[in-house]
Amino acid sequence: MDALSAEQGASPAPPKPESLMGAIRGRVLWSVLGTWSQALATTALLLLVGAAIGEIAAGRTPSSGLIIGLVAAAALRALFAALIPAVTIRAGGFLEVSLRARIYRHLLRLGAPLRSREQSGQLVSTATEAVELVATYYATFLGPILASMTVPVLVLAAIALFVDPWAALVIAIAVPAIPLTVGIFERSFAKVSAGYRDTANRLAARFLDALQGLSTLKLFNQGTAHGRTLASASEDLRRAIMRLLAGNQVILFVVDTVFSLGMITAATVLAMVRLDEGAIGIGEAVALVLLATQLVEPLDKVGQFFYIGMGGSAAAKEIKRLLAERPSIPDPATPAPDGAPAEVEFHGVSFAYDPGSPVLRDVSFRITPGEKLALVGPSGSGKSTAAALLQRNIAAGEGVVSIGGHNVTEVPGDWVREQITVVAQTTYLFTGTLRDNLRVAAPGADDDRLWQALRTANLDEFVRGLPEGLDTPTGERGLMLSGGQAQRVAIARAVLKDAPILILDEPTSNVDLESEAAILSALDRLAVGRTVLVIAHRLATVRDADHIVVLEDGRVTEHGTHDELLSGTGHYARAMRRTEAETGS
Ligand SMILES: Nc1ncnc2c1ncn2[C@@H]1O[C@H](COP(=O)(O)OP(=O)(O)OP(=O)(O)O)[C@@H](O)[C@H]1O
Repeated sequence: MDALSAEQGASPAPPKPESLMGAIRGRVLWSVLGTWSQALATTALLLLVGAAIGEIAAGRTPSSGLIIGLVAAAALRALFAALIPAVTIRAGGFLEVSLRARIYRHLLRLGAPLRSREQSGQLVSTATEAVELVATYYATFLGPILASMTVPVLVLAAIALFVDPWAALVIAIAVPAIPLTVGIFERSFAKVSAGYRDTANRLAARFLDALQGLSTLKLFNQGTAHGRTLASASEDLRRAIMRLLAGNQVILFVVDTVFSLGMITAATVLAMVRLDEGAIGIGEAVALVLLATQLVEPLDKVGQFFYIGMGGSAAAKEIKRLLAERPSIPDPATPAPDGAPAEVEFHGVSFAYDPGSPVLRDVSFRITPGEKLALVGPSGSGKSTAAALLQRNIAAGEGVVSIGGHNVTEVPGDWVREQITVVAQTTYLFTGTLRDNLRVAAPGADDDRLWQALRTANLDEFVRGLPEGLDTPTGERGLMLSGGQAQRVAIARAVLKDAPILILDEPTSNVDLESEAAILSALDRLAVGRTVLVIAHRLATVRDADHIVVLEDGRVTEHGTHDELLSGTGHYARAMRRTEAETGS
């Protein structure tokens, strides 16, 4: 791991991720302006109501100017009340889409080869539920709450200017308690909301696990038992939500009783005292009480704080954590080499997933362009790990893995991926058509090229027999291909990608003998002119390799051709004799 950490130490510090709200900053500003404007219109309306009542109390008819002002303020207030949600809801939708695209791009950059299934489930939950919470938080909540925290200042100014400066001064002493209370509650409930997100993620992970393992669970009749585990994870989530709601209710109770009732009672008493002193008239006294209701407006937002604010801020932390993850192998600033020969070399390579338990130890071999090298050895000896190192999914702790003389960790990852094509044990078919699935490997390929690739893969006759041919739907609700057919789609993709290095990671391990023959002949055609690394359990498939490397417990214990190794007494000769005895050949 030393080489990797040294390399990471040398790379420039990762750029600070831009804020999650960046994409909608302008729209949030509009919602703040909208909220202020709405507050101004409401304040004007309440002052005018006070003035009108004052006129009526004095036995006068309110002037037509006052009536027009009242109607205009009410209309403006209604207009802003309708506009703000229109801006915030659109901003939320926009932020959801842009955040999901950002997470997806980030995951592509990170690569996900070492993510466990649990982490995959959590990722799904982050990219769906957490993004929704964050979008609602930033778009429909943050703007209005920021505005609402400042609106009391506007209202106090209006009271001071148009009603009574003394009353404004007395009320101003109580107003800072509102943002202070919100801040205290935010801190004390941060743990509860983070716990809620963790529980939601755990449930998503369990659910994905159950879905992926559904047939295994059914096979072992464990469906009901696993259902109980899921139900218990669901129950944990219900409890976490209840804790959040209980917190919300406590706050609503305290805040509503203490602040709302307190503020309105205080304003009423103040209004009566000042009226009694003759400092203000009846209209101003009414306006003072009405305006006090505006002052407690932020408390409504405190109520929403728990659903949207607390859930949203915990989800924002979760997304920021994900976006702060850096690829385990950073891309160097050097340009991609051009025209490197397709030579693969492992030189003194060691690797450990967990420090202290090496999986590969001092492994060296070379495959010159156009040659085929087979890695064989018992299960767990490190064969797939070697293939992962060559693909640059992981980095060697010691030694160098190189392509055409370039250390794979010192060249851009895209370049390495362009050099290599892989036919693995299983093949993933995306939801779409067969054509889409083939074009994954060569987006610009026309149908002639696709048919040619299918011919090389021994799959053209099968596809021609399908009523919809290349347009046949695949994936979850489409055509179910057999394991052997799916492997031949993988071979056709490899033909289309036409990379100089081919990794065959036990591509026939999951197929029947008949499919194996069709796959092996297709692979022979695919291998022509390429540098090939074969990973194999079944020794019959590696006889024709130019070199065979035997790995045992992460070390190279034998190295030679089939005939050379067979004449010895090592693992290969023993395994080959066992295979021959079993098959009678
Ligand atoms: N992502 C991982 N994290 C931790 N350990 C791992 C990981 N992948 C593989 N290992 C461990 O590394 C060792 C080598 O695994 P690897 O898959 O390379 O062996 P293999 O020879 O390809 O085995 P098989 O023939 O069964 O596929 C095993 O002990 C395995 O448990």
